[in-house]
Formats: sequence, structure tokens, C-alpha cells
Amino acid sequence: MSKKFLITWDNMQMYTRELAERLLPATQWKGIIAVSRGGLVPAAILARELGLRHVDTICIASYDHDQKGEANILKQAPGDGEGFIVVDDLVDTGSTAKLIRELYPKARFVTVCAKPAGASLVDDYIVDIPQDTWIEQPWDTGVSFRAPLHK
Ligand SMILES: O=P(O)(O)OC[C@H]1O[C@H](OP(=O)(O)OP(=O)(O)O)[C@H](O)[C@@H]1O
Ligand SMILES: Nc1nc2[nH]cnc2c(=O)[nH]1
Ligand SMILES: [Mg+2]
Repeated sequence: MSKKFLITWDNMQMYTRELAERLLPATQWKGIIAVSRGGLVPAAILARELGLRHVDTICIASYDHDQKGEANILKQAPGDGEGFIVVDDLVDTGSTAKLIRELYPKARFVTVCAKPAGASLVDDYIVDIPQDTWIEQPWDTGVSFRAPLHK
């Protein structure tokens, strides 16, 4: 994918705080289930903003770098999701989201970013991203020197 949407740590915190505001009042939640690994950073920010200390994970692997493969569930939080926020960093094709919906039908499933193919599968998200654009997450990138244009 040649088009990129770069997310910085600051952006991630700002977007996720916006998501947290929409999840108020916090007292309605028993806890958070992070879809690891992408949902781990948003989950930490939501936990802090909402004062939730029960944080669990579902560990799914479906992409090897940017190549999509079979979804593999390595570990899952118990229950049907009732009273829980399930959070992932993004929804793209929606295949991870479909699996999450089957596993946690009663949860509120939210993401920070959504592409059109998966947007209808989440209860809420903050940023719309075009389908042909690759999202670069802050934990996958770094600040580096760039040579100036002049010689
Ligand atoms: O809508 P989809 O096409 O299913 O893609 C979305 C999923 O892909 C990424 O996870 P990935 O499987 O790459 O694992 P990671 O979170 O460990 O990086 C991302 O964090 C979402 O969980
Ligand atoms: N970092 C990243 N991971 C993904 N997994 C599925 N789509 C994407 C994407 O656009 N960016
Ligand atoms: Mg993921």
C-alpha cells in the first residue's frame, strides 16, 4: 500500500481520550479487554481515563507485517463480553472484528481507526481512514534524520 497515514504517540493519546469521553459514565464498565497487540496501547489509555483496573487481553495474530494470514487465537479473556469494553487499534477488512463479535457478543467493541470495509462492525471509532491507506502506528515507527533537499 503506497498511501500512508502516520499516527504519532500524541495523536494516539488524543484520539483515544476522545474515545474515552464517549464511553462515559465509567461506572457502567466492569473492565477492558484489549485485542493484543494493537489494542494494548489504546487499552492502557482508556483504563487510565476511565479509572478501570480490570484489564484483560485476547491475543490474536492475523497479519505477518502487512501480509494477511489465518487468524490464530493464542489466548482469550473469559465470558461473553457483558459489561466490558473490547478495544483494538483499528479495523481494516473487518475479519478480526467479526471474530471479536462472535467471541464477545455482549461487549462494546471500539477502535481508534476504521477503514470503510470494517467500520460498520464496530460500535464506535474516532478516525476514518481510506481503504487504500496503510496506517502506521507509533510503536512501529521512529523519528529519524532526513537529508535536506538542497545539496
Ligand atoms: O480488520 P482486519 O483486516 O482484521 O485488521 C485489523 C487487525 O489487524 C491488526 O492486527 P494484527 O493481526 O496485525 O496483529 P497485532 O495487533 O499483533 O499487530 C490490527 O491491530 C487489528 O487487530
Ligand atoms: N499498522 C497497521 N496494521 C494493520 N492491520 C491491518 N491493517 C493495518 C493497517 O493499515 N496498519
Ligand atoms: Mg491487532
